[in-house]
Amino acid sequence: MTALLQVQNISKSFGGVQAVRDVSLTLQAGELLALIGPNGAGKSTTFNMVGGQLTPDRGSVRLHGNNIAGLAPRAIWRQGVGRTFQIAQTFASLTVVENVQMALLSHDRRIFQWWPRAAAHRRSDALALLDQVGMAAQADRPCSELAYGDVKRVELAMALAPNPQLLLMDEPTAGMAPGERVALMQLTRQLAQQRHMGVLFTEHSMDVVFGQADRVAVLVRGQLLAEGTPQQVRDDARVQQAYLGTGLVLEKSQ
Ligand SMILES: Nc1ncnc2c1ncn2[C@@H]1O[C@H](COP(=O)(O)OP(=O)(O)OP(=O)(O)O)[C@@H](O)[C@H]1O
Repeated sequence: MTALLQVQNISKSFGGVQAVRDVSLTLQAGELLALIGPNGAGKSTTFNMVGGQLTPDRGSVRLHGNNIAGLAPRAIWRQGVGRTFQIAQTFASLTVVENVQMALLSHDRRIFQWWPRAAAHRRSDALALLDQVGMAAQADRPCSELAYGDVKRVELAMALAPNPQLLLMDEPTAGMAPGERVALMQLTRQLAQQRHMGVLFTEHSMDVVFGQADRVAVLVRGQLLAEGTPQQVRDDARVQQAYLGTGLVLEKSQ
């Protein structure tokens, strides 16, 4: 079976700094893969080579077997790779459902239509997406009134609007309280399974990584140090060594 995402031997240097060296990853549909590592390990660089923000110097990034390395982000998005919107990208003055409608309109390339005419567009589809993230009851509230954890759910609904096969989430739970961040990633996991969608995410919160990811890839100084189930990675002496002194504790928190 062809993997949903197959990253093979990608490398990237910035001037004299080798940010990523020969990294390979595989992600199957329905799976959550966490990309972790100490600061400066190369997580964002790897992530951005998958999303198209950066072009690898070497190596390939295959989506269902097709190499997407070096394509523009929009072209990659069109091939079914979604990305969570950051908080600044929700329109605070619009309501919750209008934000999701904007995401649907953007996918339909109708964003430049006159908004009032477009406003009725796909409201029921937007409500269905909000229902999937538990936000349908708050559909008509302005986003500016929402609690932070609820904004993150709206961002997730927006990212699901184009029906992605692969969802990229860059530090999705940054700034959230511990209970909220586990709940957000539990929801993401359910959605990944229901939709048969793969999720690649970078994450600093170890409770989220070890509690929610199906597999974990550990980068250290630009190289893949270990890859496996949370249990395999937690028990790996090299991983424990790499995290020594960083303040992160690789213990199960549940
Ligand atoms: N645009 C750039 N120009 C020069 N150096 C860069 C650039 N982007 C990243 N680097 C360097 O590449 C290395 C990897 O950085 P990267 O941001 O990918 O790490 P990271 O694991 O995401 O770190 P963090 O957890 O701190 O966000 C670092 O040494 C960083 O300084």
